[in-house]
Amino acid sequence: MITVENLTKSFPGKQNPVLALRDVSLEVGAGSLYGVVGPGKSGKSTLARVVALQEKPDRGTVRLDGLNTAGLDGRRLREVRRQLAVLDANQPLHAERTAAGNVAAPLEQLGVEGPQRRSRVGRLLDLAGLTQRAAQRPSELTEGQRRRVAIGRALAAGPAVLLADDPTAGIDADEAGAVLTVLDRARAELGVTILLTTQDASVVRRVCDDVAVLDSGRVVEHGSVLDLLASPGSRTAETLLPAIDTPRAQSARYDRFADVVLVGFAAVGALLPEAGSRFGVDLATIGGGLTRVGDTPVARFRVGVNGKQADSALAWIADRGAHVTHPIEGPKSVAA
Ligand SMILES: Nc1ncnc2c1ncn2[C@@H]1O[C@H](COP(=O)(O)OP(=O)(O)OP(=O)(O)O)[C@@H](O)[C@H]1O
Repeated sequence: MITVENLTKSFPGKQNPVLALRDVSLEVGAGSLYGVVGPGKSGKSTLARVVALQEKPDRGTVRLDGLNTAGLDGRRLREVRRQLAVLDANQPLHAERTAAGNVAAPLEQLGVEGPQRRSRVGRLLDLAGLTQRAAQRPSELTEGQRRRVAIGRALAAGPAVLLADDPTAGIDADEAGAVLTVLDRARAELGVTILLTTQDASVVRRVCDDVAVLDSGRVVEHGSVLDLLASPGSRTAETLLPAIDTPRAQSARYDRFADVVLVGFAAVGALLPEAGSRFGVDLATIGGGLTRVGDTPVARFRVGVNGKQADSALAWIADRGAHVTHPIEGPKSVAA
């Protein structure tokens, strides 16, 4: 578990200091994939560097499994740093070595020999989806494949934590998807805790369990992605849920309309039709849509409901764990 408490970090600026992090606190559960999302210059890389113990904060603490890292130095600091792998775009692959050789390099440095090394490299190339590319050099690989080699290399020494700073920047959607799959597998199959920074909300939707939204160095929102999706008005929900774009005239045909957020297979598949038949109401989706957060289907629909029991049907849907928001009376019922 990584616990970040009240981190503040500034850099000298031309006139005034630049406050890159302002009182940032967050908790990254062991084995989770935690996303830090925010616009350019919001402090994401600075946060990753401070958590990686590459940079000291002005104030605040970073705890790793409860250990306060502030007072560490010398051998102890090196030991703890070894648990923290950094996926760093500035650390190029060895151009003259193969994909397998690049993944093996940290193991060679640690003196891991023969069959043990081969087996570990094979396992990591498999995890990275690069078994077929083991003998190719970086120049023969795509940028996305090179990033996957770099993930294999970062994981070679068996770190507990991987800090992935903007791992999908500048690559196309398919290649980004493959990089995220490798990170997801590293978490699931190796139990690595991953802190990932990104500007791209779709990265959060695909792989993150938890998220912190950074803006100008401050955490403006944090929590589990699924909880935030269900919390009306959250930035995460607004960014990740399908947009609702329903013309007013269409809503006006209904006694009631409401926005309903549904999380999970059972809810998305069954709740609305069941409410319709149970209460004898005509219930239609008139906007919104379906998306996925990790493996979980998530929907935001605008529903229109006609029938005497429209309110009861919406209340029943809410009682079943759906999040029903802004139930505004339709013009038809106001006139009635
Ligand atoms: N070493 C440094 N020296 C001076 N200023 C810095 C340094 N590192 C970061 N900053 C400043 O701190 C602020 C936060 O930068 P940071 O790189 O952490 O943001 P970011 O969210 O990672 O941005 P991006 O998504 O564009 O990479 C910016 O104003 C940046 O210019």
